[in-house]
Amino acid sequence: MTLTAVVYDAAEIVTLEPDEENAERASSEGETPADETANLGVYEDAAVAIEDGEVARVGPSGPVTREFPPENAAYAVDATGKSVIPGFVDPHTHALFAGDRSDEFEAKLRGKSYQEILSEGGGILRTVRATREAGDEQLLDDLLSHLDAMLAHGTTTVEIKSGYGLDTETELRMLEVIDRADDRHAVDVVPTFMGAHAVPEGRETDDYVAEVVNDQIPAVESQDIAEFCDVFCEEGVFDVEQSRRVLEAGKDAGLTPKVHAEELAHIGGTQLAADIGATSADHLLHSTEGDIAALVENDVVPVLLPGTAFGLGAAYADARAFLDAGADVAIATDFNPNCYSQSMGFATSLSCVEMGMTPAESLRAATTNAAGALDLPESVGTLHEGAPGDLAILDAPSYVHVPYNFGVNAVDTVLKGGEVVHRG
Ligand SMILES: N=CN[C@@H](CCC(=O)O)C(=O)O
Ligand SMILES: [Zn+2]
Repeated sequence: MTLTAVVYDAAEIVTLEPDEENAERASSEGETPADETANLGVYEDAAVAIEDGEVARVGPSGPVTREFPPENAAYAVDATGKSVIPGFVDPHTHALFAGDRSDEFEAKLRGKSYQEILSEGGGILRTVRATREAGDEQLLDDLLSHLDAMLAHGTTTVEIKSGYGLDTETELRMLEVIDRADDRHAVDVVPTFMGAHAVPEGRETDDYVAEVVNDQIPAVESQDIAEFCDVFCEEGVFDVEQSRRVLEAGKDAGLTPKVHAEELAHIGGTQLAADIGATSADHLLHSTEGDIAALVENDVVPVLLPGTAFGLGAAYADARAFLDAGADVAIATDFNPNCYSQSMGFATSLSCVEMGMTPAESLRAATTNAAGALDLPESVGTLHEGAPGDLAILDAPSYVHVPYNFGVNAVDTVLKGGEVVHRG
């Protein structure tokens, strides 16, 4: 066994595992904030030891450092005055693209809608043109620099979708670049095929759906290069039946379904996600009570994307309705040219201020629940013993500073598998 790292003397370590003693103490004190903190499994004056890339021990600094002396570790980090959280899991991004759409941000500020921009050949279709023209090396370089930004903001696992190719050749090229980035970068990448992201210019929707089903999905299957299949089930894009055809074909090819549902209008994508056994349904700005019940009943993770609502100037998803129904709500950045933020910390700030979540709920949504939206092992997004040694050390005494210090990156140092991969 190799002692990879010991992070010691932290003001606080959040394990995301309920700590029974803490929970009992908090509930006997009857204090809501303490209770919430206890539910996150928080240790004060704490240390975490990582052996062979996995958490071997976490708890009060004294006993942990006696058992695992920092001087024996490849990486010894004095975290005095700092706090430690699991690395963020960002379960919904479109981080691979070419081109720049900052002028559309200005157009939206002047009152133009997302749909108007798309119907004029802008939006996704513009990024498709730029991505088809870009070389693989340029796409890879851009993606690696976005992954650097994510890592610097504490993200250690990210999902990335294809979907700016919209033809077999470019969709495969995107998935290959995503695969290369996963090999090259410390951040773990989960690949999703999203040929059904938009209807290419000049094509009829059913005809394009047939191409996705008959050409693109078999090509993706033969290369074994994606884990999920996603579809933009939206008014004016793919309707429920077209989306179902894509997701069924994906399932037959071993790709687990995900659905972009009820982002701009309510057309039934959430119910489709529940019926088809999707791992997650994402966006959900217009979901109904019935939709929420269907997700909970079918164990579909709701992935809320507050940055998208912020960028669109739209009403936010009703996070409280999902939480009160017992859903394991996840949040994501939705990083893409229309939602230009790589920061899960900013997503937690918006979740608290605009969606009524508590800091504890937003941290859970950005770590362990986000791992659930990607079918990752239960230990991912926690610092439970046996979990991957993926963590962010905050330049702040408590995890609450992540949403509290809005617009500023609270992350100081990041460890992936116990190795220091970013220093602030
Ligand atoms: N809504 C569909 N897809 C993306 C936006 C992609 C784009 O505008 O380039 C999303 O999830 O927000
Ligand atoms: Zn998306």
